[in-house]
Parts: sequence; C-alpha cells; structure tokens
Amino acid sequence: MSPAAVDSRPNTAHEAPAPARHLVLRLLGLAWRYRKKCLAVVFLNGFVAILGLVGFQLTGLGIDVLRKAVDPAAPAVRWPLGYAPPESWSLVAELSTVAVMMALMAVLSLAIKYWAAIVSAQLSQQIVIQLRTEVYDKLQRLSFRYFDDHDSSSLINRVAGDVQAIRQFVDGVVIKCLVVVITLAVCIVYMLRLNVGLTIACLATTPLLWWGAIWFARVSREQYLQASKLGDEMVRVLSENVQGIQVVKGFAAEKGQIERFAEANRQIVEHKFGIFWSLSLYQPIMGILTQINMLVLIGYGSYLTIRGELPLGTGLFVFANLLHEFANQVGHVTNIANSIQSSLTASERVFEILDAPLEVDSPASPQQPVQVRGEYVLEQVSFEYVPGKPVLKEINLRIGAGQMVGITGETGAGKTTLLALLTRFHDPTSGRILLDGVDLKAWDLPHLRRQIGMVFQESFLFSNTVSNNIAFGKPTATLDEIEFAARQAAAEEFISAMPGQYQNVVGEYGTNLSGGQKQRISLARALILRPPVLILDDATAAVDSETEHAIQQTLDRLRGERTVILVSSRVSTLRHADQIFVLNAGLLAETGNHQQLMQMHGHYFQMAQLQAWEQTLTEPEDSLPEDREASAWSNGQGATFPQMKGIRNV
Ligand SMILES: Nc1ncnc2c1ncn2[C@@H]1O[C@H](COP(=O)(O)OP(=O)(O)OP(=O)(O)O)[C@@H](O)[C@H]1O
Repeated sequence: MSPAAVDSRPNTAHEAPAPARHLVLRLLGLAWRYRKKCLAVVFLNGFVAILGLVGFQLTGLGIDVLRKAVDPAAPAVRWPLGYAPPESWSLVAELSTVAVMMALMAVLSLAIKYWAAIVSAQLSQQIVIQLRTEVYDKLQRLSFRYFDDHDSSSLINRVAGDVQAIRQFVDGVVIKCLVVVITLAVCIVYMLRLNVGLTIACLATTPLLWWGAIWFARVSREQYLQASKLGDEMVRVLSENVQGIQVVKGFAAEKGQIERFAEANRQIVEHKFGIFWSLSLYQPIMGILTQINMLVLIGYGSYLTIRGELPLGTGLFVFANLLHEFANQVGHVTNIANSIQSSLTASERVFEILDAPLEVDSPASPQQPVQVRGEYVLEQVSFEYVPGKPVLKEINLRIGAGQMVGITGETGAGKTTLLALLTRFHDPTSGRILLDGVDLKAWDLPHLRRQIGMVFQESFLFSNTVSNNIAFGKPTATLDEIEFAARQAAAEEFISAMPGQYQNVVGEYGTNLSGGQKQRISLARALILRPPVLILDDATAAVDSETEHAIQQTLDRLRGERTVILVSSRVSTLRHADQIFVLNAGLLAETGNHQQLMQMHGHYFQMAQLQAWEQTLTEPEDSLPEDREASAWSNGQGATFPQMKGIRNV
C-alpha cells in the first residue's frame, strides 16, 4: 500500500464512546506531566482574579469616600487592612490615594496577565509538539494491518486536529477549572464576609447552574464524536480528490466531486448546527439564572444598604461586582463543559492510536546476525487478512543465499502478500519464516529491514531532490554512490537529461516523473543500500524492454552476491531466475527454473505460451521464427505477461 494512499474503507473504530471517567483520568495524567507549568499558569491567573476583586474593593472605597463627603451622616468609610488616612486629608487627597492604588493594581494585573499568557502559550506548544510526536512515532511503528483498518484521512485528522483538542483539556479544562474554582472560592469568601444572608440568597440558584452544565456535557459528547467522524469524511473526500485528480478529470467527474465535497461539508455544518443549538439553548438558560441572582441582590441588598447594614461602595457595589464575577466564572463552566466534550472525543481517537498493539515488533531479546547470507526458508506458512479467509496456504519453500528467484501467478494469487511476509510487514497466521536459520520474529525488526532492499509495486517518491530520494535509506551516501546506484538502475540517462539533474526536485509523490522513471529511482534507492536481500515487486512493469534488459543485467551481476526475489509477470524477466515459484489461489502450485516449468506444461507453461503468441502478434510477418516460443524468450523482449486468469480462458 502506498503510504499516501487513501483507504476508503469505513473506519470501524469508536462505535461506542469509551468510558468518560477512564478518559478523564488519563487526560489528568497527561496534565500531571506538565504540572509545573500548569501550576504556574493557575497561580498567575488566580492572582489576576484576586487583583480584579481588590480592584472592585478599591472602587467601592472611592464610592464610600465620596458618599461620606456628600452625606456626613453616612456610615464611616471602611479602609482596607485597618488603614485610615489622617483626619487632615482633603477629599481630593483621599480620592487620589484610592486612584493611585487602583492604577498600581491595574499595572500589576496587566504585567501578570502578560506573563500568564506567555507561560500558557509555552505550555500549549509543548503539549502539542510532544503529543504529536508521540502519535507520529507510534504510527511509524504500527503494522500495515492497522493502516488497512483505518482511514488515512482519519489518522491525519488525529495527528493534526485532535491533538490540539487534547491540549485544550490541559489549558481549557484543567487550568481553567482551577482558576474558576479559585476565583469562585475567593468570590464566595468575600461575599460571605460582606453579608452571609445576602450571599446565601443570591447563590440559591447555583445548583441549577451545575445541573445545567452536566446536562450539556452529556448531550454534547455524542454530538462531538459524530462531528469528528464527519470531519474525517470531509478530509477523505478532499484527499481522494487531490490524489485521484487524473481520474476525476479523465472522466470529467469534477461536477460530481464538487457535489460530493459540498455534501460532506453540508453534513458537517448541519451537525455542528445541532451542537450550536444545544449550546445556544444552554447559555441563555444559564444567563437567566444569573440574572435572577442579580434581582435578589438589588432587592435584598438595597434593603440592607438602606438599613445601614451594608455600605454602599465597599458593600453593595462590591457585592454586585462579585456576583457578576461569580456569574462570569459559572459562564466559563459552559466553555469548560464544551472543551471537555471535544477533548474527550479527541482523546479517545488519539489514545486509540497510542494504545494500538504493535502486532509486528522486535522481541524482548532480539537477534542481530552480523553476516547475513540471505537464505529464506518458509515452513507451512499460511496468512489471512480476514480471519477464516486464507490468502496464502501452507507454503513451503526455500530460497538459497545469493539466488535470483522469481514469483509469479495470477492477479490476487498472493505474490505481494508473500513479499510482505518476507519483510515482516505482516506475520504469518501460522507456520514460520526463517532468514539465515533465524525465525523472522526473533530478529531485531529494524536490523531485519536494513538487510532488505525493497522496490514496491507502487513507486512512492518523496517531494525532494532525486539524489535525496535515492539516498533515502542511506542519507550519508556520497554523490558517487548515488550516481552508481542510478547507473545500476538504468536511471542515469534520464536523470542527466533533467534540468537540475540529481538536484532536480521530484514533485509530490513523484508526479513530474513517468511511471518507469519512478520505478528506476525506486530501484536505485534499494540498490544503494547494497542489501543482502533485494526484493522487487513488479519493479520493471512500467519500463520499456530495453531498460528492462539493462536492469536485468544489473540483477544478473548481483547473482551470487545477494539474494534477489522478484515478482514479475514477464517471462523475459522470470526466465533468468534460478527458481520460479508459481502461486495459484494462495497455493504454491509449481516450482522450478524456466526450463523445468515449461516441461511441466502447467500454469507457467500456459502463461508462457500465451505471451509467446502475443509476441508474435506484435512482430512483422517475415520475422516470425519457426519456434515462436523460443523466439519470444530468446530475444529477452517478452511482452507484458497476461494474467493467468485470462490465459486459462484462451
Ligand atoms: N490489506 C488487505 N486486506 C484484506 N485483503 C487483502 C489485503 N491486501 C490484499 N488482500 C487480498 O489478498 C489477496 C492477495 O493479494 P496480493 O496483493 O498479495 O495479490 P497479488 O498476487 O500480489 O496480486 P497482483 O498481481 O494483482 O498485485 C487478494 O485477494 C487481495 O484482495
């Protein structure tokens, strides 16, 4: 599978949301990792909140000073901390003192807010980078089966978007919760100090506010989960369209694709609207409850002030502001509940990656053989992608060290799957595979993969220079090595003809190269490693026969030095192999070299015959040799092998 390929299979993960408590505990564990910075942000924000409350107190003080000046019968002014200015001070001096204190408070608050914002931003970035790296690292190690089961768009969304939503749990939930709790506690203590009865009366509706927040959290969780899935779907449509743009244009299907994308977008908007609807209902209800508190204050608070039990400025005014701040903080609970839901949804998706078992991994005490000869032995190897549906059945074979072997068979016979087992992209469902006498499962996995140079069926190139693509597995390679590998892969000529030659930048996925050119660069990328085992999956399917001949010569030279395993449908390629394995419906149907297989008059013989016949169709009448078959194989220019399924029908 190409790494960038988009799997259109539906994502089966997350049918039911994971238990919220479990996720919350895990997210709290994540926040704990960053506890120092979290505490710093909480402390600074808490300090800002307290300074705000002190600001109210000072404004109230100013009002009381003014009221006393206007009405000497008003209650005495309560200066903070038992401080009282000298009797000789004028009204202007007293008010100026209050104003200076307020200004100092404002400057201090501003400085701390700035500091809090910086620490908070650092914290966010640290979490995102670390989490993203962890998820990406895990993705690198997950087996192919995991990628088969998950939409690539969903995986991309998780790394790019969901990680941000998890970060939100730390700064938008944990930190905010602590700040809210601190501020609410300070507000309540302040209010109780001012008047216990008024505090109880004004906060009577608070349990309803909490109940509302919990209701909202329950309702919105499922909605957020669904919204994430729709987001994945939209990215999938977009990604498929970009990658399959040739097909889209070739079939003049732009209109349909635009409609598909619009439909995916429409579904997201409709769904988000549902979330906004819940939110829009929740927020005004919460607003009404807080307004009820204000009404209680105006009624009962004014009564207390008129009776002289509550000062106007440092009492009623401060209380009103505290109540307002209280409502503000409770209002944050909505945002927190909102953030909790999106974080839970996102965390479920991200933790699913982090928790996914590494189906293929190195054992606890891996072996790292030094001198690798490249001898493969397969013992009773079977493999199933889907349980109960074997793709390979009890394969027994031996590939000698330094041999060149061919694997062929009809489409879907299991050739690529067999190669995937040899490289341990998958483990056999039963049976075992030995390389140099050591079970592949006992090998250190990276060490094993370093012994194998692979040329995949789909030549995937990175958007980088030609030389960096060739040196992908060996970044330290010198230009001489790169050029030598390119020459071996018959790629030198076309690379030299490019404007920047080896420094020419290959387009995304190698879009500015032909299929054959990509295959040759992929081959050079494998050859530069000089691996003991070279595996080529239909690696010459897109090159012309002259280039194939050149590549064949390279492979012939490697014979004896390295084990070369090639999947091919061309007799012209296979006939040079020391051994050819013919797969048929997952079974090893025939084994032998070209001559032996031809004498068997089995599947291989039929394929060869049809290819020879096709060859004659493309040759001029007078050049037809008497022995058509011999001609087709001796000139080394076999036509593309038709698939066995077709041959059986001949
Ligand atoms: N990831 C997968 N999940 C489930 N089934 C798969 C997967 N990959 C391949 N198969 C199935 O396994 C069988 C063997 O596939 P494989 O790609 O090995 O065949 P192949 O011989 O290489 O075919 P081709 O010549 O067309 O490349 C096919 O029936 C295919 O549908």
